[in-house]
Amino acid sequence: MTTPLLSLDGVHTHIGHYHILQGVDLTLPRGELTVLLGRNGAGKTTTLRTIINLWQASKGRIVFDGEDITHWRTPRIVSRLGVGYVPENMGIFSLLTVQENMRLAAATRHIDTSRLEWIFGFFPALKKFWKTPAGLLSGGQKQMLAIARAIIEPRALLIIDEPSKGLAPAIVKDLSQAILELKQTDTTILLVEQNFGLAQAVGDQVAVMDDGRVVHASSMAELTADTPLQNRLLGLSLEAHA
Ligand SMILES: Nc1ncnc2c1ncn2[C@@H]1O[C@H](COP(=O)(O)OP(=O)(O)OP(=O)(O)O)[C@@H](O)[C@H]1O
Repeated sequence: MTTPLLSLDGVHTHIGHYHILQGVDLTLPRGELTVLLGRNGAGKTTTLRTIINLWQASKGRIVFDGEDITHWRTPRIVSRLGVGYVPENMGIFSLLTVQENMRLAAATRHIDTSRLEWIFGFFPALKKFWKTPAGLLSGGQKQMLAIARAIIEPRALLIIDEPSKGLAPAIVKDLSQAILELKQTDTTILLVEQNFGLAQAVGDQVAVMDDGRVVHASSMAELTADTPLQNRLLGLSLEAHA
């Protein structure tokens, strides 16, 4: 078995006085898409933020490609390792055009034309609204812009926090198609998702969190085939979103 691209080993995170992550163990196999599931408040976003050190792990180890990055600063993680992060609030600039948003996302402020054409292939709305202020885009289009910004340059790891949140089912389907296209590249993806339909459609691996820990990790196929396990782990809170 090849070494995983990223692993978290007994990671704890405190936010102020609160002990949020309580020993997270998580392994991301290279080139695969891992979905992180779990009820509201389970610690999914905190896990993502801890990986890129927006929250500092108070205990445990985070290893990327064999290197201990637990105490690396965020800009170093992002630029040196090639990690793209799409936060839940998407982090786009409403008053700037789609084009300006994309240019700002590129480290050199230069957009590679062939890469842009590749992105337009699965996010055609971005081509259509290239000169439009991002604030005027629909929720789904904004989400697509946020993902496009994160992949404007090749990434070893792409981290996406709940992209389907608040989107209509038809748009979630488009999003799912786009994520499947993205999977054709070498990028390893960590996706937080509460929509189990989307999670099943795109996930290779799955980890389920509860109370600041990973309580289940397996292939998505294994979880999909085991309805009692799904019910036990995911319960009604997730099925309601499927
Ligand atoms: N800045 C903060 N200050 C205090 N507590 C926080 C802060 N951010 C998160 N928490 C708490 O940490 C716990 C985990 O939150 P987190 O956002 O990681 O959960 P989540 O699984 O992503 O939930 P959701 O699905 O609702 O986004 C929650 O109880 C939350 O209230």
